Amino acid sequence: METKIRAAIVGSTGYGGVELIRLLEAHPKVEIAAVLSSSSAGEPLAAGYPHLTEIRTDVLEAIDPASLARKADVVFLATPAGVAAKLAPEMLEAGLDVIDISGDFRLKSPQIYEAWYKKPAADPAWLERAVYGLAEVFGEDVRDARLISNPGCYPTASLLGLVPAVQAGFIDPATIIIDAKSGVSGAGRGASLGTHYAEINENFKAYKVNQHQHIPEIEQALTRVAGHEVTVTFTTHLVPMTRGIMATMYATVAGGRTQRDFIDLYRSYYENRRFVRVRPEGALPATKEVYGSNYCDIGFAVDERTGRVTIVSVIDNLVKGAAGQAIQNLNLRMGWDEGLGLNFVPVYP
Ligand SMILES: NC(=O)C1=CN([C@@H]2O[C@H](COP(=O)(O)OP(=O)(O)OC[C@H]3O[C@@H](n4cnc5c(N)ncnc54)[C@H](OP(=O)(O)O)[C@@H]3O)[C@@H](O)[C@H]2O)C=CC1
Ligand SMILES: CC(=O)N[C@@H](CCC(=O)OP(=O)(O)O)C(=O)O
Repeated sequence: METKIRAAIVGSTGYGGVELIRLLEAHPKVEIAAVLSSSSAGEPLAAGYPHLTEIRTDVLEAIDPASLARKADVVFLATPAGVAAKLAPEMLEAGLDVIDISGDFRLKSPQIYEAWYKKPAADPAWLERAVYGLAEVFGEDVRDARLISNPGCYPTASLLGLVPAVQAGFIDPATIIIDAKSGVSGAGRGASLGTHYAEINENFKAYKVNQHQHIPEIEQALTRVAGHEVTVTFTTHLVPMTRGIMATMYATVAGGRTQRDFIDLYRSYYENRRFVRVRPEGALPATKEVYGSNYCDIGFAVDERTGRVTIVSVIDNLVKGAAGQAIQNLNLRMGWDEGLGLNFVPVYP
């Protein structure tokens, strides 16, 4: 019988962690070896998540890298910013491979991390070694990487929608505006004034304008693809829904490209990449069409009158924006089919 990879999850009491458990539970080549908690060791996982009753009987364990390395091969860190910066090096030195879904290893410059996250950056030597796992764009880098930094939810939607056009010179990168909206699960399970029901229901608000920590992440990737420095205007909004991100992006079209040209370019760029679906002419995707799935759906509208293109990109923030892409990265890292354990139809309606 084929042995399975043994995975552990830190932050398993949070939304990203519990989504990893949902997806890994169905993965044919991975077993969940340990679920860890900094606050609730000794408690059954299902006590906090009754939907896992009789599916997962795990008891939460304290975080101890040395003992974890004896029972797991890879650890997913689904922890708030600042935690993985300290924990990942300890896990790596204990012999575990690490996939971090927080922002701690995404930015190559410690100064830029500290300016946007307002926390001490990780050890520059590990920042250097970390591989940015935007699977459809930089997936080749992930193969055999020991430290994979999973992209942020907004950057995943935004970059998958922008990279082919920037790389091919179809848009002027200096004109990019990203208008993004997220469901409330993007803010995690912890209660806060800004995300409780009465604040969110029947409400729609912009937040962190020009200050969002995903701005340097998006700019870093676009700069790499463009070969020169790119800056973007990026505004995030909270919408009264549980899951889903929509990034609506605007830019000036170069060289008179038409909607058909954009569709052909993106279909060719994402050929054989099953998780990016490019919509036909005249069709724009909605968040419900990717709900609960690892898809990123992209559509275009070119306005010949203004010379601008509108690109709409949607994902489920907890799947393609976090746990699903993290597992896709594990699949790529292991040389497996990238869709293992992820080939399911979106939940609809
Ligand atoms: N929600 C989303 O859509 C996305 C989230 N992310 C990122 O993933 C990470 C997790 O997010 P999310 O699951 O939403 O957040 P949650 O707040 O829902 O969960 C975070 C978990 O981290 C654990 N934790 C908190 N402090 C510590 C600590 N000092 N040491 C170890 N563990 C700690 C907590 O579990 P316990 O108390 O049991 O240890 C908590 O349940 C964040 O960095 C987030 O930015 C990335 C993409 C999308
Ligand atoms: C709705 C909502 O609040 N979303 C979060 C996304 C957090 C996240 O995924 O950010 P890092 O992984 O980079 O920390 C936010 O806008 O900050």
